[in-house]
Amino acid sequence: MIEVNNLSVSLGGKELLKNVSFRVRPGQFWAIVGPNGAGKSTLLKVLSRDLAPSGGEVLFNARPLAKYQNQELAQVRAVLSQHNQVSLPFKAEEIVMMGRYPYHEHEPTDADYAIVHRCLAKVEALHLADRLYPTLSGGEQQRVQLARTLAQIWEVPQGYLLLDEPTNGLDLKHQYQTLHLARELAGRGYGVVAVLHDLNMALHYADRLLLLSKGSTYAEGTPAEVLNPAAIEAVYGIAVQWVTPAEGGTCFIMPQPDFQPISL
Ligand SMILES: Nc1ncnc2c1ncn2[C@@H]1O[C@H](COP(=O)(O)OP(=O)(O)OP(=O)(O)O)[C@@H](O)[C@H]1O
Repeated sequence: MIEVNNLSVSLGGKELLKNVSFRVRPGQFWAIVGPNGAGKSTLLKVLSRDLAPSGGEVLFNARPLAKYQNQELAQVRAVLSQHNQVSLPFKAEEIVMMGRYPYHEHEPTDADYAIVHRCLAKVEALHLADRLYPTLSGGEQQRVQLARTLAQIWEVPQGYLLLDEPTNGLDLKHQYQTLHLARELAGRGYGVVAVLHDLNMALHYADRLLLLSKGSTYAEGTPAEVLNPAAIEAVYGIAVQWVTPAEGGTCFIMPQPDFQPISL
């Protein structure tokens, strides 16, 4: 379990996170939502140990995050960050193999290659294996990075996947496939925490939501509890409605018909 207890982060004299607490149990898919600047990426950076909190603590499997050796941590959780700049001419396959570094001493084994190819196939990028990463399109790079994170925890049944805007740059099909994959991993016992902007994706795929506003928790609970129109209007400043398709099926959230965007 990931336990986040009264987490606070201050940077440059500004409080970016204030007393945030929640618990990610194995098998849960948490979406972190909230408007621009709410503190979502800051929270993910603390969970990834890229940023030290100013107050509170994070425990991974009952052990403080700060107490993990780097290699141990890499075998517990994999991170997909928002910025994955690689300018060196690595092949896509080599990027994904980086996810296997915590597991082999010198040379990758056949088993490592098998996992790399399997993960590339899971994100429909096996055909890109020999391509130079910097020459890939934005969405192709994102899928290769997702394969790298999958490869890192592929054999860790209760591992954690921390994803910052995983659908960034992806086309419609791959957005759905990525969240379906995250959902499936949760179904197999992984804990997934994903920063998502698309509230409909969060509604349909996550089983728990943390709605952040100005660095604090505004609401926490099931998607249906958290994404009620009053909460969305209070936090995002836009009046929305839940719409049920005439033919039935799942609801979706859209702006009220009288919403007036700012005009030129
Ligand atoms: N190093 C820093 N110094 C000062 N302020 C910072 C620093 N890093 C981030 N911030 C501010 O902290 C706030 C939270 O940033 P964060 O990136 O966590 O937001 P976010 O919810 O992920 O936003 P977005 O949806 O736009 O990606 C923002 O107002 C940002 O400008």
